[in-house]
Amino acid sequence: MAVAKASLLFEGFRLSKLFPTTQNSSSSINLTKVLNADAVYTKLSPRVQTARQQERDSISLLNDRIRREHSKRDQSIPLRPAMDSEEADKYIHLVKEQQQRGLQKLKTDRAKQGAPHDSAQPTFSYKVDPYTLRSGDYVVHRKVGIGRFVGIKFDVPKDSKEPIEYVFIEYADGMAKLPVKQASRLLYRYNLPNETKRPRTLSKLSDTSAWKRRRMKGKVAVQKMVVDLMELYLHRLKQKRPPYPKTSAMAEFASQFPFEPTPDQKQAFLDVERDLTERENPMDRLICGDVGFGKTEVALRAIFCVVSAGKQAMVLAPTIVLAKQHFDVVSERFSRYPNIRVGLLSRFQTKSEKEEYLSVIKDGHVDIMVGTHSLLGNRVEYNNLGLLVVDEEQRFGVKQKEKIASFKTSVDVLTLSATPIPRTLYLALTGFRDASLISTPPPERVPIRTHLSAYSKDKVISAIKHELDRGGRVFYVLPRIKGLEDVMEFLEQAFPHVEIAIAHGKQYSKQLEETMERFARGDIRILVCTNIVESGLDIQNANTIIIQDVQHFGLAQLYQLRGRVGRADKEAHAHLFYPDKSLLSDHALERLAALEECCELGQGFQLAERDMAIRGFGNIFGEQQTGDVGNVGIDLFFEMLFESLSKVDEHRVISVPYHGMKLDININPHLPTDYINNLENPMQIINGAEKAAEKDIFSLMQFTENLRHQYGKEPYSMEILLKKLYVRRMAADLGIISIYASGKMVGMKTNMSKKVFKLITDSATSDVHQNSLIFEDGQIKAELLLELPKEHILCDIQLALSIPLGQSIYIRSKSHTERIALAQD
Ligand SMILES: Nc1ncnc2c1ncn2[C@@H]1O[C@H](COP(=O)(O)OP(=O)(O)OP(=O)(O)O)[C@@H](O)[C@H]1O
Repeated sequence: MAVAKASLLFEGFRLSKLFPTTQNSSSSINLTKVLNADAVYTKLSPRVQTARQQERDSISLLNDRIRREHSKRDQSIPLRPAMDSEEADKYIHLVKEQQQRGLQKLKTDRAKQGAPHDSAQPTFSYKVDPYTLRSGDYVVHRKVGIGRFVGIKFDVPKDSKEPIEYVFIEYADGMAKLPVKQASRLLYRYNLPNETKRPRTLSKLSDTSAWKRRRMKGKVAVQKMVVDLMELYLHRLKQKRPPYPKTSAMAEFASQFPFEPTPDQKQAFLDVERDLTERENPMDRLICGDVGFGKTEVALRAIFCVVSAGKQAMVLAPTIVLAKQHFDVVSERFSRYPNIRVGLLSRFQTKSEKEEYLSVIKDGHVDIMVGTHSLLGNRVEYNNLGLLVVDEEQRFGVKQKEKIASFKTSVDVLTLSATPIPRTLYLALTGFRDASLISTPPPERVPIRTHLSAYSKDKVISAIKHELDRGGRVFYVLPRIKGLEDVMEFLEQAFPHVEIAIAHGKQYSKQLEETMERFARGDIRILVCTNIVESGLDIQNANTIIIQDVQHFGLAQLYQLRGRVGRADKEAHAHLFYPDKSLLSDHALERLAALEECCELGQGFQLAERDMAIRGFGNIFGEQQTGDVGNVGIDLFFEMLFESLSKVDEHRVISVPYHGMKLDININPHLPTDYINNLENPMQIINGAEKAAEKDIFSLMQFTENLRHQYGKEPYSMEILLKKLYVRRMAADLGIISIYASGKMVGMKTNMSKKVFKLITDSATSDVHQNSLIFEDGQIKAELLLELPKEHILCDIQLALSIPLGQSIYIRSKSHTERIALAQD
């Protein structure tokens, strides 16, 4: 406990004299004593009073924190779950089960990949193979911190004559050498979500304290993230809707799919059908699959299930072009069902068309609405919305994502994504968000042939000619609008009899729509465009894509662009042109070469996985949390996250009922008469305080704030009285059964595990708390340097108990507060 701090705070006072203690050790408030007591606060010297007024008292500080944590939570989750402890048990069990399934799947996947399975080892590892490092790469050593990889060289160890291989890493104050074997157990790559960022400083070999602080910050961020994820998940489980009926019409709709579904598609159909027809909670499923692998049909079947039950469905696409394409696909697939009406809302519509749509959506005269973010506008009101399908959610803006998230609490949501966020991550996270992966291509799909070379007009002409000769169409992509005209001019000269057009996002919407339609129909054979065609566009007969100035695109973008072709059974070609080799860094060239080599179907997914894991991070966890990763780099962060996730169960704290918590610290402060006289209804106020504490910490905070608002800052004796309530409340939440002081020792008997205790102390910002609390025989103990007045002890206990605020989930019910805390080694 913070002996030094407490002693300073109360220096010069003999508090034990000012607060004569009684033998009554009950933790409840002795009302008679309280109300008849003498003024204590008036006995404080003026110097003390001034000092006290100047500093913010610990209750205010605590209240501020509680409010901060509360508002943080409330922004992301509009409704707080309220359940009793039995229900909470059930849900936690469900989370655990889900997660086990995810981890199990991860194990089988690794086994399939031929990874040796060692049950003692965690199934996920983001450690780096030192041989894959390049000189200059940043690495993280779990114990030492961030350094720069120099190379691997043979050297003779001190106690041997045989040379062995060492990894050499440069740190701020010297060079470290690690045997390769050891390095592969302890090293991670230092990556950041923002690829261009580099660590500001290298760690020091001689002083690891700065690294320890950074790692701790990362750990705390991980814990918070896990708690947030769990809270969201629990919240979703709390939402109820009756399952949809499973009908023969659904089977009939499925039978109209013209292809034989791939095994992964079949699994995804089944997953979604189960979500809709067997579960009572709205679905929140991600369909993650390589470009062109057939995610759309999964959405179409979900739409059919919901719409045939009389509800509406909304399909959101990130661009107008895509929205139009989805509209066409949906209209075509539902053409045998004249009762199912499909609408399209985007920038393309005129004002009056839009107004008409708004009214049919509201009246329920349209069943499936396809559109861009226009559908997220406040004026769009549904009659009976049941399903939201979101295509490429990561391409929507922050506000739109928030709106999408708000739908998740009330309707079923299916998200389609071709961004290969690492499968492993999703699998491990399946406890929190359901995901189906489509990693097998439709049969007869032929790999896209990728050619990377310096730009040459001849090469461009021959590539286009090859495609036109076989009756196909060509995408010609440039990084910027500027330059499209020049290319158009050159192509018009080279292919004078071929219809060529330009498409970009700044075009007048009708014009863009028309161009895209003509290209899809085949009237236009070459489309000179920007990356407006980047995602989702499915034009079967466009099988050559030319990308000029390839160095301006990210690997993820290139990967998406390349996926625009090769969507049928014809061999497709992607020509990637850079202006001049000398303009590219070695690294850039190497990455592009990897894209060229990696052309097997689905392989691109693996290749881009790492690259996009980094980008994808923001998509899953939000940009704000991306900042936390900077402390340790993304790989170590993921590993810490997985470790933490796999221990959700172990780190649960079972709170005890408020009245079951005994505070055996003998302080019964006497309230001054003039304060009591000033209160409108003292008995009611004291009872109110106790009731608020009994309910939860937030109510207690509100109570004290209201009290202060009405009567000003309470006298010190009342503050002590309130503090006792805070201490009991927080202790009960943390599963502390009793608190007692004996001589120079303070003890807290608790049901919490040692691991949770470690979580709490590890995340304490003050070293004093980290070092002075010990865990022994089911008790948290603090040895004081000297015997302190009880009030000091109470203050310190309050401080210690408030450490884990905000790191836990509260599942509130009338009589019980359940708390889940999560920690990791
Ligand atoms: N099992 C299958 N066999 C053959 N073709 C299929 C199969 N499933 C889908 N397709 C066809 O493959 C093409 C691509 O499918 P779809 O548009 O659903 O891909 P996607 O996963 O949504 O791709 P993107 O991420 O690019 O949007 C479509 O023309 C679709 O009809």
